[in-house]
Amino acid sequence: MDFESFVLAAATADLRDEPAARDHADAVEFRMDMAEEPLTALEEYDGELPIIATNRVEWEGGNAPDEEARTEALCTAAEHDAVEAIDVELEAILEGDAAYVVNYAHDNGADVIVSTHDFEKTPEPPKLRQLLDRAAKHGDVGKLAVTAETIDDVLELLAATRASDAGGDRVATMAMGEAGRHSRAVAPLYGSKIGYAPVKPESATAPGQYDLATLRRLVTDLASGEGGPGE
Ligand SMILES: O=C1C[C@@](O)(C(=O)O)C[C@@H](O)[C@@H]1O
Repeated sequence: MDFESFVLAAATADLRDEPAARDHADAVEFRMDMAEEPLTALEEYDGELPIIATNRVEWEGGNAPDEEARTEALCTAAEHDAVEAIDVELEAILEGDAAYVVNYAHDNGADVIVSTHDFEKTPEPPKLRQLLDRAAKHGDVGKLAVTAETIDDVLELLAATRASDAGGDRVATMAMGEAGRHSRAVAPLYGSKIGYAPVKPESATAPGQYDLATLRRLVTDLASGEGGPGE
């Protein structure tokens, strides 16, 4: 998957949802950590949309225990043709042993999104820049999801997004929570290359997500001219 232009990922724990996402999404984010039998589901997948495989670890807001089986499952996912990208947490690379997953995915033709989440706050601007820098260095896309308490938090996230994008890094950013919701629509204008929305609105995978059709419409409407994020 090339993340040169904006990718709208429909997040789900059930790959059978894929037909419902086709009209609006560019990819499916398969939340393996929230699925019953994720590897079986991947084998049975015959959908059209490419898959981003995420197996989010518990300490980063997911359901997957921090065991070797988690990173091994990500590797197995990367072997599938339909899996065009996997998502690995920055912390698991820096503090754990997940660096091998990045190499394994690349060897199997999958891109890597290196992600970092703050479920409590929006860090100060220098920290935002540092996190994005590090994530982009380790992955094909560096992703930063923070929690906004005020619209000023969103402004700082957008500024960091813009700076990374202008500096040539490929990044994806979003501010979680109510105050941050609009960031999901506007961040693509500042260089964010991935947006997430649930296939089923009742099964949001993060606070403040728009439903899929709404995010697609907002991003498309806000995109200005050729090459804009919704193109
Ligand atoms: O990392 C992200 C971003 C996200 O947390 C969001 O805020 O939309 C949703 C997750 O499913 C995804 O893995």
